[in-house]
Amino acid sequence: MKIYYDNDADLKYLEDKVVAVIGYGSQGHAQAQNLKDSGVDVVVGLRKESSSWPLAEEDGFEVLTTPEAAAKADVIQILIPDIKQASVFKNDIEPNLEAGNALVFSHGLNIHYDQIVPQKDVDVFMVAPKSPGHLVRRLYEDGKGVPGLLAVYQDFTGKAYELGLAYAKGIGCTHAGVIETTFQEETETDLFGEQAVLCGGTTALVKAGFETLVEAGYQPEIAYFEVLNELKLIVDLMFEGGISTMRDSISDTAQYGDLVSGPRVIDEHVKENMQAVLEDIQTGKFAREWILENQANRPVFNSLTKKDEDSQIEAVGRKLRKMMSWID
Ligand SMILES: NC(=O)C1=CN([C@@H]2O[C@H](COP(=O)(O)OP(=O)(O)OC[C@H]3O[C@@H](n4cnc5c(N)ncnc54)[C@H](OP(=O)(O)O)[C@@H]3O)[C@@H](O)[C@H]2O)C=CC1
Ligand SMILES: CC[C@](O)(C(C)=O)C(=O)O
Ligand SMILES: [Mg+2]
Ligand SMILES: [Mg+2]
Repeated sequence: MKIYYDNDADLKYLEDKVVAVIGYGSQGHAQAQNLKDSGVDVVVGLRKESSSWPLAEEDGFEVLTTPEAAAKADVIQILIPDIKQASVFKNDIEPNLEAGNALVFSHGLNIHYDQIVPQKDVDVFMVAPKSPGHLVRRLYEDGKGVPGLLAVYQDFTGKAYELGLAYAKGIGCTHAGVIETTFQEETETDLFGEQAVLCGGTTALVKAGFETLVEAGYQPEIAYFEVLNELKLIVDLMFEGGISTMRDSISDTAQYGDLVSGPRVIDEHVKENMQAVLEDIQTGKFAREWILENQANRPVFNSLTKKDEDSQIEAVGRKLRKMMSWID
């Protein structure tokens, strides 16, 4: 496995090219601004009524409608919500693609599950930052960068890898390291990571810990600090030096509790459940459910989101965070 760094990538492959970043949300604002600061000619594509339009203009971009941006650009990066990409591609981008253009993604869902089937005479690649968009921007501004993945699905021009690495350099990813992957591997591991561990697994673990303490009669504020607030500090240590470094920093009492009680909470059933989640991703069952959920106007998404927004842990957190002046 090779990791690509700044020296492996050359921004010259983006010289004389216009990049259209479609969407100006979490990834869109970050990637567009990083590319611009790297000297790349960027336009932003949005719908006319978009609330992001004035923001992108304030940030100094030429903003065009999506069809206009796609027509003007040589490289078109689609950074709108996954579920909207197929129809925007069909209606606004595909009619404006020219042979030799490049189509770029930051997540492989639409290509991998055949929701977008691009014409054969364009390059198709993915540069996927392994980070939320706002940190893609913040770490670039700090002179760092977030790690990323590069996958090439179609190499019509014979230069898709070079162009992909140049794009990754432009958004700061080669500063931290870029690993080559496939659309299948990125899609399945990204969906699994966010569902089982990073987002779904973590929020379920935190909520279960909070409820266990509160139901046992402990103060909700103490429960919040114990299972949610301090989680960041523990994760920061794991991020910096792995599990061992984190364990070096905690008391030996905590280490012993970690070793003996962790596997009691996350037992073998959890791994079986994770395997079931992964199977639904691999078979396309999750993707089909998510597509149908959107066609039905998101009844499950909306009701589960509201339930959590109204939960006690969120109310306690809102109150406590107001007292934490250091949180921006
Ligand atoms: N969020 C993240 O950190 C990560 C995201 N990704 C991937 O990046 C891609 C973008 O995700 P993310 O940044 O979260 O997306 P966002 O939800 O933040 O995208 C919102 C932007 O898309 C625009 N938009 C929505 N619908 C349309 C439309 N029909 N036509 C044109 N623009 C539209 C919105 O403008 P409007 O005001 O019109 O709604 C807004 O500017 C996805 O593929 C995602 O999987 C990958 C890694 C991390
Ligand atoms: C962890 C969620 C993510 O996969 C990400 C920020 O990388 C996403 O889709 O937003
Ligand atoms: Mg991800
Ligand atoms: Mg994701």
